[in-house]
Parts: sequence; structure tokens; C-alpha cells
Amino acid sequence: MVKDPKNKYIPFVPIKMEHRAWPDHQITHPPVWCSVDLRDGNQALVDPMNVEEKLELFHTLVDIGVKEIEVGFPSASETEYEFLQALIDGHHIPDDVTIQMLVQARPHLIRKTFEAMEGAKNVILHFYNSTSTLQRKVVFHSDMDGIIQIAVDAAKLIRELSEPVIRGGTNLRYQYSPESFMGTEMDNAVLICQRVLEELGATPENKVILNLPSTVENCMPNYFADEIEYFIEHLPSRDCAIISLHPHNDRGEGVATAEMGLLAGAERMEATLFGNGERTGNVDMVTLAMNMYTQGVNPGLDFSNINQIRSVYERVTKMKVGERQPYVGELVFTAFSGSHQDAINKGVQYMRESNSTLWEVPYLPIDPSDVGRQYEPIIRINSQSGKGGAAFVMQANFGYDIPKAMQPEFGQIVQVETDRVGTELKPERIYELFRDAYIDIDAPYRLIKHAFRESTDGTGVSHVTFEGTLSHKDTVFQVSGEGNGPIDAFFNAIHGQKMDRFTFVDYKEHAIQAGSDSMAVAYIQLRDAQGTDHFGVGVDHNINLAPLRGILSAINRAVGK
Ligand SMILES: CC(=O)SCCNC(=O)CCNC(=O)[C@H](O)C(C)(C)COP(=O)(O)OP(=O)(O)OC[C@H]1O[C@@H](n2cnc3c(N)ncnc32)[C@H](O)[C@@H]1OP(=O)(O)O
Ligand SMILES: CC(C)C(=O)C(=O)O
Repeated sequence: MVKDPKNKYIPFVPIKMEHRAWPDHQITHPPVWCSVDLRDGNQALVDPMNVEEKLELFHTLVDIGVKEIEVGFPSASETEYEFLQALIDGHHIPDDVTIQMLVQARPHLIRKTFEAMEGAKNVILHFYNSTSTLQRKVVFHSDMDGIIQIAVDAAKLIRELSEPVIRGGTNLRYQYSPESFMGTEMDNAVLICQRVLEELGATPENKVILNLPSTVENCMPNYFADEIEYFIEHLPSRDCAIISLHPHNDRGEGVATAEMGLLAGAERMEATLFGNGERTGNVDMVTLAMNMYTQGVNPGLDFSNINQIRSVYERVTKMKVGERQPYVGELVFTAFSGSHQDAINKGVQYMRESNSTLWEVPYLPIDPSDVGRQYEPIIRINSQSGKGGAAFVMQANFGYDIPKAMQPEFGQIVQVETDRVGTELKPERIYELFRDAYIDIDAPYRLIKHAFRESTDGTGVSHVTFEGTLSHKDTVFQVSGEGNGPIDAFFNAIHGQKMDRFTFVDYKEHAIQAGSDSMAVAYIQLRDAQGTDHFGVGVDHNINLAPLRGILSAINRAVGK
């Protein structure tokens, strides 16, 4: 890096705006979506897609609900041309889908593109030439008049070649891109686009798409929004044009650029799945659409099976979706850190208990099930995690609803293990820790036999009698006791067996599904004479036995310490 970058890089000069309206606008409806995956996405791949791969991606885009799809640059290569033929001849294009073809503003390429569209029903012919100050200087060695001439000549030829195609039944529309629009003086951008509209005979009934790209993203999104608002305000034939955007992502601001461009009045958006495209990519259609969705705007695209879309994308493009890519990345619905887990845990519980349909879970901007990801672990456990996380894993994966008072103790058991191993603990390991600490504890005290009897006294109050055999190490002994329920009767029965230094504090029981069976789980909280709490867990098919096992688990854990 150089010490003084201002001697190396020319900063973007924003246009002067006295008043701007776009900051007060809101996105209330989706744009017309156009996928450029098969063109801009494809041209940026190490190995461009073959015909079969392109076909698979085309069908995926159709299934998502994209109605305008740029299928390639048919004058560029045999593969591009063949793909178009395969699409058309194989009747792969639904009647409500329009295919778009890109071509430079060069006569021989335009002619070849017309040949390629034969037999297609709905076509957008997209032509472009670069208009920026930089490209005029270093690529085209031309002033603005020369650049306008290239576009106007192309428009004239396109109109001529269109006549037989339209007569042949093709619904042909036009799109013009002043390529590198972001780096073009706005008055020049308006001028060239107006001349193209006139040359193509655009009318309010037959609008031409003016596609305004940030070919290389070289300014902040607010400056781009100013450009769009200025352009729209100053275009004389505004009512004859559909304003489209084609944002790239060189500064990592493609999504913001697209969103602010929509606020500034754009009506159509060219984008790609997961932001594939030249260099840092095109704007990501998934993020844009799902951002709208989380603001209550239906984007008109279906991403309810995002994992499937991602797997097609990764297979055909050989690109990888990043782990933190919004809405789709492996880790974007996962929390490792304690305070996040605690809040998610509480939010999920709140959602379970409230009847509201509103999504109100902290740290999760979207319900993962809306993109088909409900079965993936939201909360994963490592040394950054807390008690709420371990409790969530036990609830979400194994159905154990650990009482709040017990969570710190189990959280500590998990914490010790994460510190010991230094890596993530999988849910199965967390269950093992729980089982070893609370369930598989049958020493020194063990229940060998048990019987309950229920009776009702003269006043109609029912009593339970417990009679049982227990062992303590090698000694077997009998106990019996009465109480107003099974737990009370058992607790009274063991009173006097050196187990009487505990008082009963709390109890919670629920059922869990274990395969085709239902089991009862009881969580017991006892307190010893020093005021220390001891927790135990009992699991049994018998709803009366589970708490007894829980009491013994608590006592065994206490006396075993
Ligand atoms: C921003 C974008 O993503 S635009 C899309 C870019 N995509 C692609 O380029 C992929 C497909 N392209 C190709 O396969 C090839 O470029 C082809 C087949 C279309 C053309 O190939 P070639 O003519 O051999 O080469 P190339 O594209 O380098 O052409 C450069 C010439 O065209 C001119 N040119 C480039 N773009 C345009 C344009 N949009 N309109 C008019 N002229 C143009 C250049 O100034 C240059 O002219 P010069 O020869 O007088 O210096
Ligand atoms: C052809 C145009 C729209 C383009 O791809 C770009 O400017 O990035």
C-alpha cells in the first residue's frame, strides 16, 4: 500500500443535489426481477457452465419465480449459441418467462444475436456500450459524441433487424445499458439514453428498459441513489422507459446500492443467486429479496427451499457459498455465544407460549423455517456458550425441558467439558453429559422393589402408601411411608434412613417421546442442611416412578460428592 493513496486513487465526485427525495421513500413492493446468473454470473466463472449445467440453473430460476432471465451472450461462443438453441428447441422456456440476450453495440455481433433468437417467444434484446469518462479515455479514445454515435447506430440496426422477427411472432423488447453508468457524468448518461429511446421508437405503451449499472462499484450507495434520482428527474422521455439497475459489489455495498437505488425510483433489478458475477459479484438476489420479506414485503420469489437452491448453484458453478452469507450460509442461524443463546432460548419459548404469528426472537432476523432451515442447529455449544444454550440443545434435540433453577448447574458441567476439549460439543455429547451427571446415577442408593397403595379416609381425603426395598452399597433394607401422593409417600418412607437431612424444594415432570415410547422425566430439587441445593433427574415409563428415581438421583449426587 502507498503512504498517500490520494496520489494514486481518484475519489468519486458526487453530483450536486439541492433536494433529494429518496431518503424519505420506502420499499413497498418488489422490483421486476431479472436474473443475470447465466450471463454475468457465467462469464465470471473459472470454468463457464456447459449446456446441461446452464439448463439446470435455468429451471431452478424459473422455479424460484424469476420471469426475466438473461440467458447469455449468444454471439460470444458456440456454447452460448448452443444453449440458446437447446432452450428454444427443447421448449424449456415457459410462456410467461422472457429470455434476455446481451450483445455489444457492434453490428456483426448484433446480427448473430438476431439469428440466435429465432423461434423464441418472448425476448429482451440487451445491447450496451460503455459511457464513463475513464472508458471514453482509455478504451474507446472517443468523446461523448462518438460514444453516442455507437449506441445510436446500434439502435438503428436493431430496429431494422427487428421487423421480420416481430412479424414472425416474437414478442421482442429492447434494453440498453450505458455500461459503467456510475462513472458517467449524469447529463451525458441522460443524453445517450434519451437518444437511444428516440432511435428505438420507445413509447409509454412500448417502453424500453434503461439498465443503469454500477459496472464497477466506486462510490457509496447514497451517491448512487442521488445519480438515479437525478437521472430519472432529467430524462425527457421518462414515461417511455423502465428504469433497471445492475449493481456490482466491488466495495461490498451492492445490496445497499440496490436498495437505495430502488428508493430513488428504480423499477427493475438485475441480480444473481448468492451474488455470483464479475470480480466481487453482482448484487445478491436472495439477500435483496429476503431483506424485503423481513420488512413485510412479499418479494415475489420463492426461497423456501434455500438449501436445495444452494446445492444446485454450488454444483453447476463450482462456487462455494460462504458460511456467513445472509440467509443461506452454514452459520447464519447459529449462535455460539451465551447471551445470544439465552435470548434466543427465551424468544423461542415466548413464541411457543404466545399465540401471536409475529416473529419475535432476538438475534434471529428471520424464522429459519421460512427458508426451509428449521432442522438445522440454531444453538451450538462451545466455550463461549452459556447455560441457556445447553438447555436449548437438550430441549430442541432431546425434548428435556430443564427447569430454570437447574440450568446453571448443568451449564457449568457443559462449560467444564468445552474448556477441557477446546472444541464444539455436538448435541449427542451434551446429552451424554446430562445422562452421566443425572440419569445414570444409581449408587450408593438404589431402588430394588416398590409398591404403591391408594386409600381414602373417612373424610374423603386420599392417601398413598409406599412400600419398597432399597439398597445402600451392599446393604438391603425395607422402607414404608404414607403421604398425600406418591412423591410425599416415598419421601416420608426414606425419612430416617440417613437420607432425612434433605428437604424437598421443587419438582417438575413432563413426558418425552423416546422412539415409539413415551417416557416421564422428573426434575427434583432437594436442599441439604447447609442450604445447598442438589438436583436429580429420573426417567421412567411409569409416571409415579420417575420422580422417585429423580429423588434418588439427587441424593446420590449429593452424598456421592
Ligand atoms: C460489463 C460487462 O460485463 S459487459 C459483458 C462482457 N462479457 C463478455 O465480454 C463475454 C463475451 N464476450 C466475448 O466473448 C468477446 O468479447 C466477443 C466475442 C463478444 C467479442 O470478441 P472480440 O471482438 O474478439 O474482442 P473484444 O471483446 O475484446 O472487443 C474489443 C473491441 O470491441 C470494442 N467494444 C467493446 N465493448 C463494446 C461495446 N459494448 N460496444 C461497442 N464496441 C465495444 C472495444 O472498444 C474494442 O474495439 P477495438 O478493437 O477497436 O479496440
Ligand atoms: C452489460 C452491463 C449491464 C454489465 O454487465 C455491467 O455493466 O456490469
